[in-house]
Amino acid sequence: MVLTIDAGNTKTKWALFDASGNICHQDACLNAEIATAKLLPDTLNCTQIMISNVAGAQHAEQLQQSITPYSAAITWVTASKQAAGVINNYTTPTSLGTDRWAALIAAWHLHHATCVVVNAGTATTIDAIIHREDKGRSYGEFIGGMILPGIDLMQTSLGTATAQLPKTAAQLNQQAVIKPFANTTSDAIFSGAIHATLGAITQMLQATEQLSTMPKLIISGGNAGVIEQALLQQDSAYSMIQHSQKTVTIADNLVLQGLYLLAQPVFNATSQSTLS
Ligand SMILES: Nc1ncnc2c1ncn2[C@@H]1O[C@H](COP(=O)(O)OP(=O)(O)O)[C@@H](O)[C@H]1O
Ligand SMILES: CC(C)(COP(=O)(O)O)[C@@H](O)C(=O)NCCC(=O)O
Repeated sequence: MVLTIDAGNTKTKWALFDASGNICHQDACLNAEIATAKLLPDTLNCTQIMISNVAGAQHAEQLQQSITPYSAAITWVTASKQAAGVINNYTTPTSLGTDRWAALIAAWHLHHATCVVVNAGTATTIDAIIHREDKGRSYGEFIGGMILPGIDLMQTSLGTATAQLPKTAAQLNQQAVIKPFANTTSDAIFSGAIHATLGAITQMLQATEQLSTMPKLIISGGNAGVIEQALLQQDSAYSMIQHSQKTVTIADNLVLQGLYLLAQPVFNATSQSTLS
């Protein structure tokens, strides 16, 4: 049983995978609540724990406390030059966020194709993997990506830096019409945040297509549903994606799935030397 933990800057998410790779328990809490969170019910246990933490050293200490009940092998994941069939082209591979790295690995194993991976949380990251082949073996090459403030953060940062704009983000409503010509302050702020995000995704899809083929689009994170709704309403981005024949994949737990893959002995053993 592998317990995977994805500690982002707002929330910590975790899932327990059984021997067949199915999730048998999952939960989440705000980072501020981790000290009182119980990761697993008493009936469940784990032999291995894989952790991605991008929330800093203090949160790592709290996570360490949370996992003390379990006598399991613990891995604090770091990004590397290559793992699980993906090459990492970051100039300093270990400086890539561990959540981005795990998500890229999971995305590659979803499609084994060129793809754009969006992780929409506190920040929004938009990363590209190109499908490559070498001597009959295919692998994914992470060629780079973008980091934007997340949809909430874009809105709240306006409130912080201005006198007249509201301090809190608009209530995100997945059914809300995304209006380019908004005529209230809160709609205009939300519209700005969502269009900035969609614009960056569209730009990444176009740039990736120019290098390879039309990428698959995979969206994960707390704001994945909001982005999906907005894409459905925005002609330019969505028509591009429709041309790719496969529509958008909303992938729950992409980071947790990537952490599970990284726990597999076949990938552990070969990650530093060969592609698998
Ligand atoms: N109930 C909620 N609590 C906290 N954040 C939420 C909630 N619903 C949506 N969100 C959005 O999801 C984001 C958190 O998503 P998540 O992918 O877990 O982020 P992170 O990995 O950065 O912690 C928040 O920044 C916020 O924009
Ligand atoms: C970009 C991030 C802040 C995203 O964090 P999140 O929104 O998932 O909480 C995180 O992946 C991070 O701190 N990355 C390190 C720098 C980098 O990836 O280049």
